[in-house]
This record gives sequence, structure tokens and C-alpha cells, in this order.
Amino acid sequence: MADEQTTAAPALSLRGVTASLGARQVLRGIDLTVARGEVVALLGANGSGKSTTVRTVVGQVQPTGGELELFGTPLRRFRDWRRVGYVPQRSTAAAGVPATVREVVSAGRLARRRFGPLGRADREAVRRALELVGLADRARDSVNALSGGQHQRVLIARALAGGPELLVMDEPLAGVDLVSQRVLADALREQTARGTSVLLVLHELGPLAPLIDRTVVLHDGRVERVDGTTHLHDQACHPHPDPSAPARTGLLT
Ligand SMILES: Nc1ncnc2c1ncn2[C@@H]1O[C@H](COP(=O)(O)OP(=O)(O)OP(=O)(O)O)[C@@H](O)[C@H]1O
Repeated sequence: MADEQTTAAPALSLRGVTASLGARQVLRGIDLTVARGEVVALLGANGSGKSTTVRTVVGQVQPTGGELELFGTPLRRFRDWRRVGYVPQRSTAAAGVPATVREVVSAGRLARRRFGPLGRADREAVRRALELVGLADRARDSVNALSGGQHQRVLIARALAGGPELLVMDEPLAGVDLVSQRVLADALREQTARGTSVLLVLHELGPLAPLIDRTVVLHDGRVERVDGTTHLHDQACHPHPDPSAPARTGLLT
């Protein structure tokens, strides 16, 4: 019975979640749900609490109040972290580590491995993740030899390699050129087609716009606005309303 309940539960649910950093209350009551297979973008001005929200979701910041559930299980009892993939903000990810691209991506399989070296399924998952982000030919290169955008792709591949049911990403497009943004959009499309739920912090929707089911805008630690798909597609396809323009540009779809 309990299993049935957790199967039907959303991937992520926050109700009135509060959190503080130092003496400062940063989250003042966040309500947010990510249904199974849904892609939700978290938007808002600098300092509105986006990163703190996702860091709370992945257990890096302790909530001070409210209810936070992952797959129907309260955060404090949740142990199944291999179901969750996390891509931190790029500036917080370790730089200068002398590892190869394959090694970093393989780290995404650690939570799935019981003991011993990576098995065939692990190697296959790493290969697929590298292919998804367009870095299969760079597997043996040191991550130090990559550009910022390629480095970001490695971090995303690492999260994808774990086969997450919920993917949480903090500004995956930051500092990434348009070509890499499109590669990431394709990788994400493929992943969501497999039923993965996604919560991601963005400043602009960019090439990801067609993938996003809902945007949640934060302001001063609270949800200010929620928008659904229709509005988003309008925004992506008609950034500057022009009655003579075709219904879809084809650029973003
Ligand atoms: N260690 C800390 N101690 C106290 N306050 C902090 C700390 N880290 C962040 N803050 C404050 O918490 C608030 C929310 O920060 P957060 O990083 O969650 O915002 P954000 O919406 O992700 O911003 P950005 O778009 O700039 O990344 C900000 O006002 C920030 O100054």
C-alpha cells in the first residue's frame, strides 16, 4: 500500500518550505510540485532564493520548516539518492581536478555501484551519457582541457549517467554558447522522453523553452507566479509580438 502511494506521488513536493543561511531567512515558504515526467523551470531575480531552493531539495541546505517530499518520502527519511541527479552551479563545481572526462562522468554511477569496478551496465550508461551531450570523442581528455561550456556538458553527463528519475540542475546554461545550449536541449529532450522529471534554475529559457511544462518565478524567498505551457510556447515563439509573423518560427521547436 505504501509502495503504491509512493509510486503515484509527485517526484518532488514542497509545501511552505522555509530555510535560512546563517542568520538570514532565505526561503519564506516555498510551494512547488514537480509531477512525474514534468519539466519545471525556476526563475527569479538574483538573490530570490532559486539556488537555495534546489540545494534544499538535494539535502545540502536543511529546511527550517514546511514539508519537502521526494517521491512521496519526507526528505528526512529519504535515502534513495541514486534516483536523483544533481548538476550544481558551475562555479561551485570543482575545477582543476586532473581527471578525464570519462572518470568524471563515471562518478555519476557511484551511487548505483555495490562494490568493485564499474560493470558493463555502468560503462554503457557512461557511454550513452557522453554521447547525449556530444562529448563521446573527448572521453579520454582531461577535463582541464575543456572549455567552460564543455565542462558544463560533462557535469550534466555525470548526472545523466546515474539514470536519475529526478534531475535537478542549477543554471545549466550559464556561460554556455548557443551550440552547446542546443546540445543540452537535445540531451534533455531525450531524457525527459524516458520519463525523467526535471527541476532546473534558469535565467532565460533559451533553447530549452519548448521542453518546459511550467515556470515558477521566485521573489524574495516566495513563489510569485506560476505559468503553464501555452504561455511559454507563446513566449518562445513570439518574443516580439508581430501579427504578420508565422505561427511558429521553427527555430525553437
Ligand atoms: N552563506 C550565506 N549566508 C547568508 N546569506 C546568504 C548566503 N548565501 C546566499 N545568501 C543570500 O541568500 C539569498 C538567496 O540566495 P540564492 O543563491 O538562493 O539566490 P538565487 O536566486 O539563486 O540568486 P542568483 O540568481 O544570483 O544565483 C541572497 O540574498 C543571498 O545573498
